Amino acid sequence: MSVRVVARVRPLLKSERDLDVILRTGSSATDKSRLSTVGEKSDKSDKKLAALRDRDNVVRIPNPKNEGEEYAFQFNGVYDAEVSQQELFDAEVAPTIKHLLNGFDVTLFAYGVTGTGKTHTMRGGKTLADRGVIPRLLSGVYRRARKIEKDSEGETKVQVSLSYYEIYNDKVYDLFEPPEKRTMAGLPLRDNGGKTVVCGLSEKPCTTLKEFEQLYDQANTNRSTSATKLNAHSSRSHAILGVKVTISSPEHTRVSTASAIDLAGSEDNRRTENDKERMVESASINKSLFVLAQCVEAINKKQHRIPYRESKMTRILSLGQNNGLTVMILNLAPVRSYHLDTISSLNVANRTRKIEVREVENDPMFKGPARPAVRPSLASARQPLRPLTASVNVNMPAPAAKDPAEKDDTKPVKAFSVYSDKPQTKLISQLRKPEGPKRTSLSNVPSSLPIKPARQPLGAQAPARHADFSTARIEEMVEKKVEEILAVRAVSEQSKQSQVRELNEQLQRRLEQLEQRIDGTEDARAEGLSYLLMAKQHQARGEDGSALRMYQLAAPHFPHNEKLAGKIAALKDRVHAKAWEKQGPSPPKGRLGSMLSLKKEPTKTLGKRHAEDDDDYMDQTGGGFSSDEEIMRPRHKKRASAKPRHSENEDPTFLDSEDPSISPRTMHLLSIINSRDVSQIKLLKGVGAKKAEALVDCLCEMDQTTTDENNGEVISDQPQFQVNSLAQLSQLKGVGVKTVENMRQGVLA
Ligand SMILES: Nc1ncnc2c1ncn2[C@@H]1O[C@H](COP(=O)(O)OP(=O)(O)OP(=O)(O)O)[C@@H](O)[C@H]1O
Repeated sequence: MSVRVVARVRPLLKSERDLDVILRTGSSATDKSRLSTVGEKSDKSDKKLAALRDRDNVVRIPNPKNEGEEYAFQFNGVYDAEVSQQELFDAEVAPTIKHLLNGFDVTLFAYGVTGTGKTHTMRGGKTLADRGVIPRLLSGVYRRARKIEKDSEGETKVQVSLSYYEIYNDKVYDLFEPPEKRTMAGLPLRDNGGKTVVCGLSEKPCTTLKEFEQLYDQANTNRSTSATKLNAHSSRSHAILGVKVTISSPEHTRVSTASAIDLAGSEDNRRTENDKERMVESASINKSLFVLAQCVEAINKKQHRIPYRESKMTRILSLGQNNGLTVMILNLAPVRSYHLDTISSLNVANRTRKIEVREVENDPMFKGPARPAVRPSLASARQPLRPLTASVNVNMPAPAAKDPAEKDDTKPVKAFSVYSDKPQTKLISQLRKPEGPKRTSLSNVPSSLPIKPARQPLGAQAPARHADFSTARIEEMVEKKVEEILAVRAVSEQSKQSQVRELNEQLQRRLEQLEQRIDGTEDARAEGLSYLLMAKQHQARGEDGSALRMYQLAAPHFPHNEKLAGKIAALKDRVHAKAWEKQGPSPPKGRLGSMLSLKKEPTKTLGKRHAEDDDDYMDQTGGGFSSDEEIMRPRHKKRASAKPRHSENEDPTFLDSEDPSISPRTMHLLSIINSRDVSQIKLLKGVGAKKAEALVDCLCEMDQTTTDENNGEVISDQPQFQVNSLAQLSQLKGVGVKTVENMRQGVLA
């Protein structure tokens, strides 16, 4: 048998106006004028008449593009605003209870746009009259159960247990558990013998209606509801109540389940003005409803693949796969503000009506010794669903017979026909609001318009194609794309960072190398320049020997410098020439040897050395800098001064290799000494009168010695002994190296 689809139109809310009503049910719409002809009739009889007319089970709605045209949708039942909860229940749900207790599963679900009365229909209000389908169902089950038990005189027992859960943001949560106990992932689903079951769902035995009411009310406080602009108590989840009925007789036990489902309503978020949280919920709701519509369409088109698994709701609902009876209650709002949403809902419901459900009762579990398992025959195996060509529900009461007179007057109602054959190509563009870039709500796009099938306009296919990209799907795709891009970026960012790090390290190394090179070059250059400077100073003072040494020290720092090489060569010549010039008669060996600890023939040896080996010049004179030269050496060359200094009484061999060139200062000092003028000598730095007299005495003694060696004969008027160098001076009696140094420093150049 097919899914039974009934439409229920809710009354106007306080905020809605009569003027805005666009939905008409049954023949009430066609003949307001006719109603006026029977205006004298009482209200009560009018209502009854209208109720009768509405039994034609047609819902009419104007074409949004052309108000003069109407779409008509026929269902298994149509209930207008006047129909009470009791009437609806009696007509549509009560008949299923008997099937339930006979072992058939029953599925009742309310479908519709937000704020159209689904929760009102399923749960209802608090008063007895307002009670919805669910409490009435339970009431009916208990009543029938008691009857069965009574009729069997207690042999047959009927047990009722409940499960109640919601699908919120595509996650399943047990409504019998408080929200604090929920896990983020929700409860998993599992396939069990062709049925989808929720793992870990609690099942509460419930023996009385009172007990049910307590459990149900408590569980409903756990349900996700929230106020939206379209509904002050909007359900943000699909709620599924499972009523498991177990009938145990002495022979067998039979279990069947009634599922009462209050679906969340589809929402056009341009109207809801939902915040972020509501939007997420809304996207999830719209997605699942879209998948449901796709399932319905796929079943209608006999497609091989039905996308049940794309949403938990469709997986659980398993529309078309479930056995037993299925009743869909399509809730509708009668006003214009729901126009497009209503058309969309009508389309889905229309297609659902064509879905065939196998009316198969659940197998009983036999008691006693085990019986051979009955293999399901091919016939009883699941068969592909096929759409119905005529929607006649054989199990449901037939529509009330119409007045034959009226029947003749009115055209036979074509299911889903439209009384217009104008081209529909512009309809889609009309359906889109001028805002343009805003997303089109699924509910706004009729998956298939109920226009004449033979004249399906080209444009009519467009919404179906667009519908493939649901809001949720698009969001999912965008999210996926963004994640991919971010991942690629992160990888490239990482490699970029490591490249930069590597580059930095390379640069750092290169910089260090350069710095080292520059430092080295600078140091070397600075050293070379300081030698050159000193050389020039020495040269300016006429100290050619010192100048030569400085130039020679500077030479390695300025390789291939011809000018420097020329200077060195010229200076060498000059120094050699001076040395030969100065090489005069050596002091008498015997005398000097006794009085001074001088080396033998120092001057001559020195002169020979210069003459013999110019190349060794620096090495041989390396330790022989005069004190002031030593002071002028660059600091980093102080190593040379690290040589042990000789005390005044030690043999000052360092003066042996004294520079052959004598500076003017030294010459001046020596001339003062050789003058033997005590008054001048005592003025020398660090000498004083006593020392000066002692020094002159020493020199006179030397003169005397020379005279003695010449047999008392004075050779000339000049003193015979001349001090020729600082070394000689330092070795005179009472004079040491320090004294010589002080004297020299005190002499102005
Ligand atoms: N048949 C009816 N008689 C009286 N009031 C009704 C009827 N149907 C709906 N209403 C009222 O309409 C409003 C919206 O109904 P309800 O909350 O049941 O809508 P809904 O479809 O469940 O919405 P949502 O999908 O957002 O949960 C409520 O105030 C409800 O009382």
